[in-house]
Amino acid sequence: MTPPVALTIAGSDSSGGAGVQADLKTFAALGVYGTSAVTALTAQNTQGVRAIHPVPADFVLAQVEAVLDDLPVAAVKTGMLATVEIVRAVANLAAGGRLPELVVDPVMVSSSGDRLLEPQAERLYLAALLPHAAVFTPNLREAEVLLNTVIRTLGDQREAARALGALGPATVVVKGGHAVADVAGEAVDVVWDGDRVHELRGHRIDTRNNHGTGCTFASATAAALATGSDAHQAVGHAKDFVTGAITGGAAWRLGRGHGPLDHFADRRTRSAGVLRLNGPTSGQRRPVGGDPNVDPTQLLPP
Ligand SMILES: Nc1ncnc2c1ncn2[C@@H]1O[C@H](COP(=O)(O)OP(=O)(O)OP(=O)(O)O)[C@@H](O)[C@H]1O
Ligand SMILES: Cc1ncc(CO)c(N)n1
Repeated sequence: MTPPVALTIAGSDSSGGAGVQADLKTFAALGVYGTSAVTALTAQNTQGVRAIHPVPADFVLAQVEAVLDDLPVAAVKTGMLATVEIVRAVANLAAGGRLPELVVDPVMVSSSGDRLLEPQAERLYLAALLPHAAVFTPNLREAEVLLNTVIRTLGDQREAARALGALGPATVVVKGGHAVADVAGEAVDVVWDGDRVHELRGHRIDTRNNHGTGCTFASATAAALATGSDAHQAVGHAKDFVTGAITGGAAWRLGRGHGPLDHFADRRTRSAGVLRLNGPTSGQRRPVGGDPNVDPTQLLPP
């Protein structure tokens, strides 16, 4: 069956754990065909961001339009938008109704503490992009910056979700990966659904491998919207998906800093079961360089 299509408008992470790479893995894991418009190249690894090379806004636009003009995009996720010009270009597309089921993840600072958005773009985010979001997914720090406030307790987190909701998005999730003081042991995300506030609760996994949690949550939300879930169901699915991916990645040893998640944790558990069922393979590995008994020139057409 032809899968639904989602589009990510985000930055490339050379280490593969966040940004476009995390988004495309998430889409694939959730059975959605992923397309992408790259906003910036980043030279980064699990320890930090070394350099950023933004893409000119008109070329970001060219990528988005090439995708939208040809493929039936059912949901869009934005991540790192890097510059004022790119935020403005994406906001104009959204205002023109070109970005369906829009999930806006206001990527400002990486988990290693590096800035990923020009500070001058923050006001524009609030004024121009936020009102078009079906789901807006700031983390605690981003919510603090956007509201010019301090979030210390779950009550503050709930208040922040409500305050951001008043600025126009249909649904807000203030993510609690970087926990507030009074919810130790849990990772609690606060959802404002246009009317009421509720919580997505999950146990806190004790791991340093949290590179790309935010991108994964937002793209899983977009994938669920693309498959027809409503926003309430979509953020619940996304929370389950990210918890599974963090749990799977917690056992990995990749890089010296904040390692990545396992976006295919679920599938790996199932295929490990299949491998166990089939037993060890009896076939021998073919030697590198091909079969020494075959003369490759004999395979060429005369
Ligand atoms: N250690 C953890 N255990 C369980 N869930 C977590 C953990 N860390 C983050 N999460 C979950 O991951 C999702 C992303 O939240 P988080 O606050 O980490 O986003 P973020 O800060 O935007 O991510 P990033 O660090 O990639 O920018 C949320 O659903 C959050 O609850
Ligand atoms: C490209 C990119 N987007 C988002 C994040 C946030 O984790 C990151 N580190 N890198």
